[in-house]
Amino acid sequence: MTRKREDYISWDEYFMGVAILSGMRSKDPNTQVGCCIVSRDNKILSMGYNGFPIGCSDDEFSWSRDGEELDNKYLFSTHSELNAILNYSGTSLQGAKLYVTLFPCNECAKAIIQAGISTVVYDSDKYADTLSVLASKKMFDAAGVKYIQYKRSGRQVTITL
Ligand SMILES: Nc1ccn([C@H]2C[C@H](O)[C@@H](COP(=O)(O)O)O2)c(=O)n1
Ligand SMILES: [Zn+2]
Repeated sequence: MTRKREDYISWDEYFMGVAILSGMRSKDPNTQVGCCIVSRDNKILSMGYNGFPIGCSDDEFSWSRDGEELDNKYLFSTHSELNAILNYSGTSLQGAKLYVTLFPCNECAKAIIQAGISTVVYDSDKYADTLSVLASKKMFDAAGVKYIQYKRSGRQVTITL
């Protein structure tokens, strides 16, 4: 009997891998974030990455981190998590799991909670000390949203495109 292969990627590797790949679409020169939302039975429901809204050209709006507020990216960039929630065309994200490459900000945390997403699996937490992330954790704790840091397996995946 021919047995199944055993070195297939795990669900967590698969969904975080899809989130990482989605982030590669981002035009942000400093931080590329990707997100993948998954149903309770491991079906991919939606994906997103950080970028400007439709109609706001990546070549006309600035990707700067500094300068006047109307001349940098922060008031304009839509975060990967919000894009993934907005990209979802089905009826409900209740009980879904959200994989994201960077811990959600407070604005995305509100959207995650209101969408009924029950679990967040995140990779980097590089802004852990910011008020925004502290507020996200406070809201997730209050709302019962679980947040779990992705445990990197160290597996290298090569894709030739
Ligand atoms: N959870 C997050 C956090 C941030 N983003 C986006 C927003 C910006 O485009 C970029 C952060 O820029 P930085 O301040 O690191 O230069 O990442 C997101 O999509 N999701
Ligand atoms: Zn956000």
